[in-house]
Amino acid sequence: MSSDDLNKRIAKYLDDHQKDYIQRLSDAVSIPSVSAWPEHRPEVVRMVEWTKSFMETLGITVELADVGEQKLSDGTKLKLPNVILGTYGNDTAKKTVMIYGHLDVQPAQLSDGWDSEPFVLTERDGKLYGRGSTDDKGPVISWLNVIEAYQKLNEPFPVNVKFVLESMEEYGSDGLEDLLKSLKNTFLSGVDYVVISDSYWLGKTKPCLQYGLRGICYFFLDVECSTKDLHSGCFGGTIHEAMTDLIAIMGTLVDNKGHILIDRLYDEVVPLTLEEEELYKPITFDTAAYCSEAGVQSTIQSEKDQILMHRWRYPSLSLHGIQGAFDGCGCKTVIPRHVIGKFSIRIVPNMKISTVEKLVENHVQTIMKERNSPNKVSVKLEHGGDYWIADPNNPQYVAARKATVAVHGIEPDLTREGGSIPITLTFQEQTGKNVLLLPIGASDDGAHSQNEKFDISNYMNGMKVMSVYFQELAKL
Ligand SMILES: C[C@H](N)C(=O)N[C@@H](Cc1c[nH]cn1)C(=O)O
Ligand SMILES: [Zn+2]
Ligand SMILES: [Zn+2]
Repeated sequence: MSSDDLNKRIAKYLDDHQKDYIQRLSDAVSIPSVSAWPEHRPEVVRMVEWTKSFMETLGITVELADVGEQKLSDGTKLKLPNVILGTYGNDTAKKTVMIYGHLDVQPAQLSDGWDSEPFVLTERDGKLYGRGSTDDKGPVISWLNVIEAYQKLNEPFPVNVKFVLESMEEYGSDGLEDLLKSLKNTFLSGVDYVVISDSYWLGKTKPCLQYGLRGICYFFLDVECSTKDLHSGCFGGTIHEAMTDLIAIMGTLVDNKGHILIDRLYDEVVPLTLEEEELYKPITFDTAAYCSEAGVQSTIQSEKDQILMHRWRYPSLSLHGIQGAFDGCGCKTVIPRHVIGKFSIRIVPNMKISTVEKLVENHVQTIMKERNSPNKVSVKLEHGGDYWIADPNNPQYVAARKATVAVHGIEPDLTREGGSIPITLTFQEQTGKNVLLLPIGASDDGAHSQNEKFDISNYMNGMKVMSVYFQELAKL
């Protein structure tokens, strides 16, 4: 059969089974595998088991790798979820592709402002709403659905596949780096290509391939002022309050232009070259749509190129929250005794995590000295992940471009991702092979946000692209 005929046959099978794929995603979304909530760890484990069973029904050999324990901020330890190592096929005449994905999700509650229950996959206007639908359960299940389609049609699978599916990605991929290093000469050997589908297009209609990611340094800023919470009428005005120090420090981190105010933080950022500037010009990007997707009036930068550069090639600092602060409704006149500020810095080539850590520490100490406060303050790097950049001219990217053109009828843009997939650089280093980011979700999917969704069309076309990509890899 010609490869065109095979593509048509697979595409028809996929289209005919859309309902089954939605049900499968619904089953996965119903498991609230939130890695950031320690009390939900059994749910994360349930998600690992669910995926393992599904993979085994497809004849994939699955091994669960123990990656040790997580140390929680209160000093207690919690077993990390096992990492799934899957092997499908070992034909030495075929290429071997390693697929990475994650089964954990960001926290979500209806009360955050969702229009439907976050862990009940809900279809509205061709979109599947639910936490993890696009990040990253939908894409992970898509890879598996494609394998199933070949089996049901009795078509030989074009490549060997290895899977690494973890469940702590949203918390910095705890334990995974050491595991991959230990597997360098065993499970990882013989891999020809690595592919990850855990990111999003730059717009709603035009596909892209990505060759870069920002890294992340996530900090906990801890301030303690007293042995107990205090009445603000009895003590306000006489003591150094923890929240006042915390907010003062957090207020010195970044200005209203998005510029990070930590001394020397930009020293290691690679300078922009004329050649790099040219890369932004052909990229399709709608700034008005970007604002509307984010639900904001305007962006800090007005030019397309500047917006993209500040997403991809410059660092950014975001404030995420304050643990221990009063956040209920009504008015509580308390002075909290102990608060922990959460913020992160997205890092870019050539920033080093260790340098960022030192600079943040210096900055906090300097501000505290100026404040002359006796409060106990410490800042800790909770987790860090490196930035990553690849060669988009590698044959693997050519294969993915051909697959995209075959399904979408258009050349994908070559872009970078502003988010982080902390383990990506480790895959590149430990396999010595090219890594491709093959996003299938749309820019308005709202990963990490309320009403996260995955468009049915992206789900279906994403599987078709994956299928052709495997065939194109086999031709290399
Ligand atoms: C891009 C990917 N789907 C993602 O959402 N990554 C997270 C990873 C992370 C690291 N620390 C916490 N989460 C992200 O970019 O925030
Ligand atoms: Zn993800
Ligand atoms: Zn995520």
